Amino acid sequence: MAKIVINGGQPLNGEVIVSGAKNAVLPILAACLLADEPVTIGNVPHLHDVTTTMELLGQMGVELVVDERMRIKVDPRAARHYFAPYDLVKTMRASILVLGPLVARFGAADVSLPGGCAIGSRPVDLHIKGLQALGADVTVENGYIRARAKRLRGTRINLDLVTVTGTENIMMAAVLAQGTTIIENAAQEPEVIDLANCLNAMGAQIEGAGTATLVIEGVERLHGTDYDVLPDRIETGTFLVGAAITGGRVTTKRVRPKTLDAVLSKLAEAGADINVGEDWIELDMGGRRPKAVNLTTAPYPAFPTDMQAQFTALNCIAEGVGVITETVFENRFMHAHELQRLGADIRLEGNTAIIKGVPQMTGAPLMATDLRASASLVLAGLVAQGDTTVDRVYHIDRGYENIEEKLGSLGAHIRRLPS
Ligand SMILES: CC(=O)N[C@H]1[C@@H](OP(=O)(O)OP(=O)(O)OC[C@H]2O[C@@H](n3ccc(=O)[nH]c3=O)[C@H](O)[C@@H]2O)O[C@H](CO)[C@@H](O)[C@@H]1O
Ligand SMILES: C=C(OP(=O)(O)O)C(=O)O
Repeated sequence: MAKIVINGGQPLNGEVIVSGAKNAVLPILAACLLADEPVTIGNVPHLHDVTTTMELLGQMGVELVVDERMRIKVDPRAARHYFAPYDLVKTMRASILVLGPLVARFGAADVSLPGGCAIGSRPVDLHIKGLQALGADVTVENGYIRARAKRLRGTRINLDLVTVTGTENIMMAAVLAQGTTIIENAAQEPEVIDLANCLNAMGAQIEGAGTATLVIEGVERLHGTDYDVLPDRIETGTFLVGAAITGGRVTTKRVRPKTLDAVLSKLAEAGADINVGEDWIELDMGGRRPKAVNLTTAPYPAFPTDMQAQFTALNCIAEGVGVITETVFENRFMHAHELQRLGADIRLEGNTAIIKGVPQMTGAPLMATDLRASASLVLAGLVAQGDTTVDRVYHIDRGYENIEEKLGSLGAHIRRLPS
């Protein structure tokens, strides 16, 4: 298995271009199933999850062509199959995003249950309830969600809790339903807005994206479009934490600063000087040691769970004690045990980590357990003295494009050891 080796101690310095958002491109690729013409998607990040989604759509008969600029032309006209097999779904939970589009477009979907993963049990009951409310007949048999429907009918759906892919699945199903669907307690994440914008560009009629109430007027068909995916706020935040943890100065380019309000305010609290332009963010730590921060994760616009592990790493070498509470996933502190191997002082109490900053950590061999945990281990490796080796980096390749090249261009001593 490939590993990443980091020799810590170099402050990050320079500019880095941020890629398109993983959590926007995956639902947008799935949404192409709804169209009856080709859709072209731009600013696509080169990620393992994108390849998996392309493979999944390809198996359904969708034709996909990627050009040299990573624009993907998705032609759903030849799609025939509505089966998402366990072998693909188990490698990427976001495969569940084909469920809504398949039911809406073909009246049938057989999609493997995604199952739990390292960060929690992650059920999909609300996706299923939403589709049932729209009139689909849904059963779970032999590990597969089997959904059948004639034309879906618009209705009012109040989600018991805020779910990002749940909102997206129901929204995608509702765009071709007969009549009006109202989704209450909807997720307000920027990636949900991006999906709604793309669907509207395809002819859908969705209002309220970015608020807790979505109103979707069903239409007869969706046509083709050309759409650029929004920049990845989690990749952006990860590079900014990289600058803060190493005492460096980094400008992230081609970003959407407004999508990072909660993250930037915590970085400012940690003592960073931050300048923001229309599509760039500069963070200057001026060689200072960060101050520990307290934070609680929650759905957007609150602090994102996908940045929790990176801030846990930041607190490990900060001045003072930081308390981090995770409220979105029940088991998202696997990185804490690995960070302790570098000399971090972390105490776990249920869903809270109490982190007492140490002046210096020392490199060690580490094991990545999930995507953002891997990112936090790489960040910690940037400041730990000596070599840190992060094993199982396939997790990081799910969500970070060329991580070692991008960090290397900022001055990090980082390299990949092939398997
Ligand atoms: C591909 C993608 O966009 N992934 C993101 C998405 O994941 P994902 O959409 O899977 O996360 P959700 O927003 O659905 O999960 C939020 C919480 O709701 C629970 N839940 C969810 C659905 C359901 O039917 N029943 C249920 O109980 C989950 O177990 C979790 O505790 O949002 C998460 C929360 O911001 C992010 O960490 C992920 O990066
Ligand atoms: C948890 C994440 O992704 P996914 O929902 O695809 O597992 C993530 O991006 O941190």
